[in-house]
Amino acid sequence: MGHTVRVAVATLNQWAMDFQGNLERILRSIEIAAANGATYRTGPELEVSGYSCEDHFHEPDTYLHCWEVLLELMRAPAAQNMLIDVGMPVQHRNVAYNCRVAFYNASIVLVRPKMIMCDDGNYRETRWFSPWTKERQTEELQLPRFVALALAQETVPIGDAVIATRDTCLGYEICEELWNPRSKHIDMSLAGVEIIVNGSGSYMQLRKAHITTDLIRNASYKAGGAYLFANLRGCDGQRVYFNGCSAVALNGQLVARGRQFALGEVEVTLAAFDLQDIRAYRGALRSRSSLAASTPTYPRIQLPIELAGPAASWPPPPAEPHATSPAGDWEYHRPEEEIALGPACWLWDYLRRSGQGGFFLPLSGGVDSSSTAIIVHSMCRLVVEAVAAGDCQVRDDCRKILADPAYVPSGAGDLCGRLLFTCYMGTENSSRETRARAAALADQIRSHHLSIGIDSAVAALLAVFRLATGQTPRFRADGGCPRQNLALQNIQARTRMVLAYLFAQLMLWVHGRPGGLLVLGSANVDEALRGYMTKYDCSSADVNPIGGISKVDLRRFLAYAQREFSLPIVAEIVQAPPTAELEPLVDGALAQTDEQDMGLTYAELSEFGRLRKQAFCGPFSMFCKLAAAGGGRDPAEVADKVKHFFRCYAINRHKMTVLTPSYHAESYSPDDNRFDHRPFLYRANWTWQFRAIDAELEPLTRHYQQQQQQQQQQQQGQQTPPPCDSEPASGNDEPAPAQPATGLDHSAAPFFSRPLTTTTTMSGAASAHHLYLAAGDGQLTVAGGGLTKSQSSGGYSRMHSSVMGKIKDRTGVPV
Ligand SMILES: Nc1ncnc2c1ncn2[C@@H]1O[C@H](COP(=O)(O)OP(=O)(O)OC[C@H]2O[C@@H]([n+]3cccc(C(=O)O)c3)[C@H](O)[C@@H]2O)[C@@H](O)[C@H]1O
Ligand SMILES: Nc1ncnc2c1ncn2[C@@H]1O[C@H](COP(=O)(O)OP(=O)(O)OP(=O)(O)O)[C@@H](O)[C@H]1O
Ligand SMILES: NC(=O)CC[C@H](N)C(=O)O
Repeated sequence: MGHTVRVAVATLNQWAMDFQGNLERILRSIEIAAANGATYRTGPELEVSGYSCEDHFHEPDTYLHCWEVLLELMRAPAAQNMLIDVGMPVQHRNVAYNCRVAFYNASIVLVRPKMIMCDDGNYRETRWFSPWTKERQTEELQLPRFVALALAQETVPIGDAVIATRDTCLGYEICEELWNPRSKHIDMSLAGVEIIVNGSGSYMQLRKAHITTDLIRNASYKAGGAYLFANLRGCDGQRVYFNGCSAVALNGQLVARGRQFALGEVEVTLAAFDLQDIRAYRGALRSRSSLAASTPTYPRIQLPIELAGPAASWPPPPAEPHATSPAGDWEYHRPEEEIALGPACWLWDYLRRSGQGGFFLPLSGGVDSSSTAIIVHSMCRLVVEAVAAGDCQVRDDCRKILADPAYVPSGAGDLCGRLLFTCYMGTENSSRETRARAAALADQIRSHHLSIGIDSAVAALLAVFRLATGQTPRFRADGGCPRQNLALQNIQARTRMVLAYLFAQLMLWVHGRPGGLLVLGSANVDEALRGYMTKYDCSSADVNPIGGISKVDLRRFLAYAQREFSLPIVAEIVQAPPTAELEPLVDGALAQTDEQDMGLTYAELSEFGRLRKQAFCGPFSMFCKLAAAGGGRDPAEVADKVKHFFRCYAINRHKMTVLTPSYHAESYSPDDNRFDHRPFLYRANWTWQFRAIDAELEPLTRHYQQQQQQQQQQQQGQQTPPPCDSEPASGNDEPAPAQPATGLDHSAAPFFSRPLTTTTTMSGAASAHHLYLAAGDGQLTVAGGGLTKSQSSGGYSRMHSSVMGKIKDRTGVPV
C-alpha cells in the first residue's frame, strides 16, 4: 500500500455550445491522464458546455446535451477505474447551478454546485445560475430519466459535500470561491479534506497571471494539503482569453503547472504527491490543528476506492506531447509579452473557428495598425512553432484555413504572406513617410501588401454631395468651417472602411482561394474613450485584437517586438508623431497631430482612463486625485483638462456602443457592450459636477500661487519661512515609497509621477478618500497617527482643501 497519489489536471480550449468538440477534448485529457497512471482527473469550469454559453444557460437543450456528453464520457474505456469530475450546468428543482459532477465507472458520485458566483468584470454568473447556499447540506438530485435508465441510478447527492475515498478526502471550490474572503478551502481543509480541487474559468488581463498562482500557493501554504487548479485556455466564443496556468500546489509549493499561452487544445498537467506529507505538514501547524479540532464536519460521500498506489506501478514518465510537469520556477510573462502572446492565441482561435481564410488589415504605418499587424505575425510564429512541435490539430487547422491539404509552413513569414493581407490607402493628405513605413513593416513581417490611392473614391462621393446640394465643403486650411473640415476628414476615413470590406471579400478570389478574409480593426482604447475616432471608419471591423490595450502598453509591446521579432522599422513607427493625415499639409508641414487635436496627450488619456474605470472616479474625484498628485501643475490647468476629458467623453460615448468586438485585455476598457455599462446620452456640460470642481479649485489655486511665489523667492536666494499649514508634523514623515507594483507606468504618467508622503492624518469619510487620494496609485503612503482632526467643520469640500495644503511631495514641498 502506498500513499502517493498521481493526479491529472486538464487545461482545455473549449468552445461554447460545441458539445462534440468539448466531448472530444475532455476525452483526450482523460486518455492522457490514464496513459500516465493518474487515478484522478479534473478539468475546468463548465468544460462540457463551454463557459461562455451565456443566455444559452436558460435553454433546457443545454442541460440535456450536457447530460448526454456526461454519459458518453462515463462509457469511455479510458475513463474506467479513475475518479473523474467535469464542469457542467445542472438543474435541480427548477434552479440552475454551475457544478462539478464527479463519477467513478458507471456511477455518479456527487454533484457539487458553485457556492459563490462571480459577477464582476466580464462575468455575469448570477444572470444564469444561483449559488448553492445550504452550507454542509446535501439533497438528492433526481437524475434525468434517460441518465437514470442508462446508469441504473435514480439519484445522486447534490450540495456542499466532499468525497471520502479509503485513503484520502477530496473537496471542491469552484473558481470565484478561491477569490472570495470566505474561501471554501479554509473550512474544508480544517475539516480534513486533503485535496482541494478548483475548476476555473479565469480570463486573462494584463498583469493578472500572478494573482491566481499567489492565491493557490497561499491557500495550500496556510491550510496545508494539495491544491489542484484547472483552468480553461483560449477564446471560447467571447472577447476574453482564458488564461490557462493550471497548476498543482502542495503545502505552499507549486509542484506542477501548465502554460498560460499556447495553441494546443488539450494540456494535461500531472503531479504526484505523498499524502503523508500533507498530514505531517498540517500536524506541525499547531494553531491550525486546534482550530481544526473544533471545525464542524462536512457530509462525506464514501467511495470505497483508493487514489494512492505504489509509485513503482506507474508507467514511465509521459512521452505525451500534451502532458506537462513539473513546475520549476514560475515565470510570469511581462505585459509586452502578454500582448504578443494573448491576442495572438485569441486571434488563432477566432480565425480557425470562424471558418475564414485569413485577415485583411488597413495598415496606416501608425502605432495602432502596426501593432495589429505584428500581433498577426506573432500568431504565425506560434503556429509554426506548434506545427514543428508535432501538434497535428494546429497543422490541420492551418491547412483548412488555407484550403491547402498538404501545406506545411516553412516559416512565420511564409505563413504570414498567406494569412495576412495589408493595405495602405493613401489620399492626397497622406505623407510619403507613412506610406513607406507601412510598406517596410509589411516587408519585414512578410504580409501580402497593397498600396492604393483612394482620392478618386472620395472625390466621387463629394461630387454626389455637390450635385445634390450645390455646395462644396472646404478644409479649414482653405477657409472651411470646423463642420466642413470634419466632414471632409470623415469621408476619407469612412471610404477606407468600405474599401476594406470590398478587398476582404475578394482578395482570396483574386488569389484563387475559396472564402474571405476577416477585417481587422485597430482602434485603441484611449482614442475610443476620448471619441477621437470616426464612427464606422476603419475602427469598425470584424474584430480588433488591440481594442483593450492602451497606447502606453502598445508602445512597450512595439519596443519588445522590434527586438524579439527583429523588425527594425518599428523604431521609426514608434518615434513618429501619431497623426491621422486627413487634413492638407500646411506649407509642406504636418498640420495635424493626434495629441494636439485631442487636447490631451496619450499618457494623460491613459491616466484618465484608469481613474474613470478602475478607480471609479467621476469628474470631481478625478480632479481631486490629479490635483493632489500635483507634480507642480497649476490646479486650474488640471481642472481644464479633466473637464475637457469628460466633455469629450460624454459627447462621444455613443461610439462605444458600436465598438468592434475586441480582445479584452484591461480593466479600464470602455467597451459598452459587455464590460463598461454606462449611458450613451449624457448632459455633456456636467453642470453639477463641474461646479464642484470649481469650488474646489479656488483654495487650491490660492495655495498654488503661494507656492509659486515661494519657489521664485527661493530661487532668488531668499530664505523665507514655509507657510504655517505646510509645517511637517514631527515624527510623521515616512520615507517615500518604492515604486509601487500596481502596474501603473509611472514613467509615462503625467500627473502621478512623484510618489507622495503626507504629514497629516484625517478622520471620517473624507480622510479615507483623501488618504487614497494622496497616494494616487492605490498604495497608502501616509504617515500614521498623531495629528489633530482637520480644523474644518465646514463640510467635505473645505476639509479637503485644508488637507490638500498639508500634502507634500518627497522633498517636503507642499503640493
Ligand atoms: N448621443 C448620440 N447618440 C448617437 N449618435 C450620436 C450621438 N451624438 C452624435 N451622434 C452621431 O454621431 C456621428 C458623429 O460621429 P463621427 O461621425 O464619428 O464624427 P465626429 O465625432 O464629429 O468626428 C470624428 C472625430 O474623430 C476625429 N478623428 C481625427 C483624426 C482621425 C480620425 C480617424 O478616424 O481617422 C478621427 C475627428 O477629429 C473628430 O473628433 C453623427 O452621425 C451624429 O449624429
Ligand atoms: N492611410 C491609411 N491606410 C490604411 N489604413 C488607414 C490609413 N489611415 C488610417 N487607416 C486605418 O484607419 C484606422 C483608424 O485611423 P486613425 O487615423 O484613427 O489611426 P489610429 O487609430 O491612430 O491608428 P494608427 O496608429 O494605425 O494610425 C487605422 O488604425 C488604420 O487601420
Ligand atoms: N469564473 C469565476 O468564478 C472567475 C473568478 C475570478 N474572479 C477570476 O477572475 O478568475
